[in-house]
Amino acid sequence: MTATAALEVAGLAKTYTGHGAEVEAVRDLTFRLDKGELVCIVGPSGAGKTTLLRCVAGLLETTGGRIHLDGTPVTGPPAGMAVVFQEYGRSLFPWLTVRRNVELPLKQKGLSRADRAAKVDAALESVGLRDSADAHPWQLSGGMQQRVAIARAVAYEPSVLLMDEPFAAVDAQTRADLEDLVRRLWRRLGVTVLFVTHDIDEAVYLGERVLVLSNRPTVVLEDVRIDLPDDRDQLATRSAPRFAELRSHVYGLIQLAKQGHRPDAA
Ligand SMILES: Nc1ncnc2c1ncn2[C@@H]1O[C@H](COP(=O)(O)OP(=O)(O)OP(=O)(O)O)[C@@H](O)[C@H]1O
Repeated sequence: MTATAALEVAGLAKTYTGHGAEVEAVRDLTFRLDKGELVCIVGPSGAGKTTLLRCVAGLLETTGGRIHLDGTPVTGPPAGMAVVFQEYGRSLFPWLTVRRNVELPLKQKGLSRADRAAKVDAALESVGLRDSADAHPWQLSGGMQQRVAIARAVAYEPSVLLMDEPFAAVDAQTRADLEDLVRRLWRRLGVTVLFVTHDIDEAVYLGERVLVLSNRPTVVLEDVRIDLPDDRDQLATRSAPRFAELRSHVYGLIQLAKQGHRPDAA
């Protein structure tokens, strides 16, 4: 008997209805994340990655299957989860300072003022934004704003952190820095991370596993173990022969997915 999964998704299905049309986005998704794992999800455009994440975050009603966070069924936004979205511009409150943005979920958690201040300071320090605590989000670059969103998630101390293409809107150099930041924070905090990206290189660089999704209606095409050394480095890791092999493998799977290939019996 294995320990309770941090996140368990079993037979998840989601069909959108409305305006007389039905879209079967997700047919049958089953996977689990053990405590402290960092797992990436890739799949063709429209495969249902965002749908999956929104169901897991309790933001979207499912039409079938079960989702458990630390053994508890997810029926609405769960207390132990934090989400970082691609659109940092819309997820931060422009009228609040960086410090207040990071603090907000801690207020909802009912922490004392002193506790909140300590956690906000530590989180801003961990993303290198201590000096920007009193700035407003619109005074910061896109990459800095996304670091605020990460600090807010980290300060909340979630058991599972969901990230939906969080770096898609920042430049390549900033993206590399943010990838390393996520790996560092993940290793230090031991948080379980589910990271959705359309970037194959990013998925292989970040993940301990990469779940490759089929095209719609979605199932898991393959669960790829990323057996790269734990210490990752933008130059050394990305130029390693094993990285190239894994990237080619995942790339090949995505091509198959686009052609409609599905695992047997799906
Ligand atoms: N509110 C909705 N109503 C109807 N269909 C929807 C809705 N939201 C998403 N869909 C459909 O569900 C499918 C999956 O969409 P989703 O956004 O989850 O895919 P994705 O893998 O995140 O795509 P991308 O990689 O392009 O961001 C698509 O066919 C999409 O058109």
